[in-house]
Amino acid sequence: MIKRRVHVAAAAIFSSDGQQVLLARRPSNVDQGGLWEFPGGKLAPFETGFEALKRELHEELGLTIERAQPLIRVHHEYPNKHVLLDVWQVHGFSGEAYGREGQAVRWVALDELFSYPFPAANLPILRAVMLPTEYLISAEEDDDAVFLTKLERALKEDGVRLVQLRAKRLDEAAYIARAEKALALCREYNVRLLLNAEPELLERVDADGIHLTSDRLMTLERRPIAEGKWLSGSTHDRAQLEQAARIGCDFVTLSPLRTTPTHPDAEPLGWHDFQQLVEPAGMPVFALGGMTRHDANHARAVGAQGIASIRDFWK
Ligand SMILES: Nc1nc2c([nH]c(=O)n2[C@H]2C[C@H](O)[C@@H](COP(=O)(O)OP(=O)(O)OP(=O)(O)O)O2)c(=O)[nH]1
Ligand SMILES: [Mg+2]
Repeated sequence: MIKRRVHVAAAAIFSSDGQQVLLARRPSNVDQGGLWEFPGGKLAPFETGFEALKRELHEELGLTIERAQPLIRVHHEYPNKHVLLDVWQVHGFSGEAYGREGQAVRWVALDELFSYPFPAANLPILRAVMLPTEYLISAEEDDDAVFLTKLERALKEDGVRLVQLRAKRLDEAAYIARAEKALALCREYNVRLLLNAEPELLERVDADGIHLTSDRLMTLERRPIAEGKWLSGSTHDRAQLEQAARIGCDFVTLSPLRTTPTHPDAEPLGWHDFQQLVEPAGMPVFALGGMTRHDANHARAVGAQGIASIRDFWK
């Protein structure tokens, strides 16, 4: 049987405070019926994704889309068809959403999303919706007090919402002590903290997750931490991206986009190769390596979740 290929444009429509997204329930008599979805539908012949998005959201919800940005593209094999979900993040719209086709429509808080039943293809979309566009990787810093001052500045002034604690020079005891302090600060600001450490460390420090180095990533056979925690990994090529998907990483960094002082000998990917790798990854990908916040829009235009950086946030 030759599978039908379906190209769908769908929207993550955010409330003005960014804390809720709009979900719709698929009618019980259609494919994936009764499950919740991001509103949208199939591209008509010769339509672009954005044109289809605008038309579908008007037809289904009575909304007029003003501004949108690509969020993630997800390929999924259902038994009867291959679906490409081309998901956009909608920033500006007018109108009051209602189910014009009789479907239930609901604003849902981001931290309640996982309690809704979605089609199988939607897991990467949920991750992308819940993750910010910037991922701070902490710099080597010998002194805990200096470390905390710089971290707090980034949380307060740059509005960073996702942090990886990277500290290769600290021994285990010093790393744990720093992690506890960093965690207390992150909790104050409602920020997620991932430990760049052995997954077992999560049993001793109750952080939000683990970031795997590419070496650790490649040695694992399965996801090493609970589903309720976040698992990210460092990747540099297709094999590592495939391994990240195999063990169930929630998202990854892909580097180096450019040459950097910390990794002067690594061959940079450049935007072209980066883009080729992102779409098949099937999960949110942060561009890393010489990235600043000025690159975030470009990164998103080529399919990334956003940018990860040490230097741009560490001042
Ligand atoms: N809109 C949307 N579709 C999704 C999501 N997740 C998911 O697997 N799908 C699948 C289900 C369907 O097979 C396909 C969407 O097709 P659809 O039937 O809604 O398309 P449509 O609105 O154009 O429907 P129609 O006018 O052709 O009846 O994508 C999602 O979050 N949103
Ligand atoms: Mg639809």
